[in-house]
Amino acid sequence: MKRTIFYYILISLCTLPVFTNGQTKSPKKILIVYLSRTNNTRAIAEIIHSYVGGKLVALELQKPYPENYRETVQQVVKENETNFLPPLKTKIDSFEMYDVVFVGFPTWDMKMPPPMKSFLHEYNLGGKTVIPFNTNAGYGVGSGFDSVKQLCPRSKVLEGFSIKGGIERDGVLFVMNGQKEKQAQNEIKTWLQTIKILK
Ligand SMILES: Cc1cc2nc3c(=O)[nH]c(=O)nc-3n(C[C@H](O)[C@H](O)[C@H](O)COP(=O)(O)O)c2cc1C
Repeated sequence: MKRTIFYYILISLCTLPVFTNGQTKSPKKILIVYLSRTNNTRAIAEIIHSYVGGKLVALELQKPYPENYRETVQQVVKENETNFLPPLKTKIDSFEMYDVVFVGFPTWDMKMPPPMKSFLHEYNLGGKTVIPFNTNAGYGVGSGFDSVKQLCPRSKVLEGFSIKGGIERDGVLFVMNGQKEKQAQNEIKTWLQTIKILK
C-alpha cells in the first residue's frame, strides 16, 4: 500500500508542468493595452493578439481629442509642455493578475502620447514584463520607448517593435491592410520569436 502511494506521488510530481527554474507555474497572463486614433496601432495590437492571445484593451479618454488633426497636435504639444496627464475612461479589472503587458501607441510629437503616460502612471507595472510597440508616420518612435523604460523602472522592459503606419497630416489614415498587413504579420512574428515570447 505504502509503495503504491509512493509511486502515485512520484508520477504526479513528474507530470506537473515544470519550468526551467524547477518551480511549477501556471501559464503567463497577457494583457495588450493600446492607444489608437486611426486604427493602425490597433491593427498591430490585433496581430500580436492573434499570436499570443490574452486580453486586448483600447485606451479611451474621459474627454476625447478633437477630430481635427491640427487642433489635436496643438493640444498634445501643450500637454507635453505642462506634463498634463489626461484622465482615462478605460478601467482595467484585476490588473495585478497580468504577468506580461504589451503597451502600444503611435508617435505623437516625436514622443509617447499623453494618454499612454496616464496609463503608465495610473497602473503599477512593477515586477511585470513590459513590451512596447509603435506605429508612426515614418519618423520613427522618437523618445517613446525610452519613456516606457523611465515610467516602468521596476519592470523588465523588452525590445520594442515599431512600424510605419499612417500619415494623418497628409490625409493618409489607415494603411494596415493588404500587402502592408502581411508585412506587419511577418515582422511581428520574427520580433516575438526574437524576444522569446513565441517559439
Ligand atoms: C497628434 C499627432 C501627432 C503626430 N506626431 C507624429 C510624429 O511626431 N512623428 C511621426 O512619425 N508621426 C506622427 N504622427 C502620425 C502617427 O504616429 C501615425 O499616423 C500612426 O500610424 C497613427 O497611429 P493610429 O492609426 O494607431 O492612430 C502624429 C499623429 C498625430 C495624430
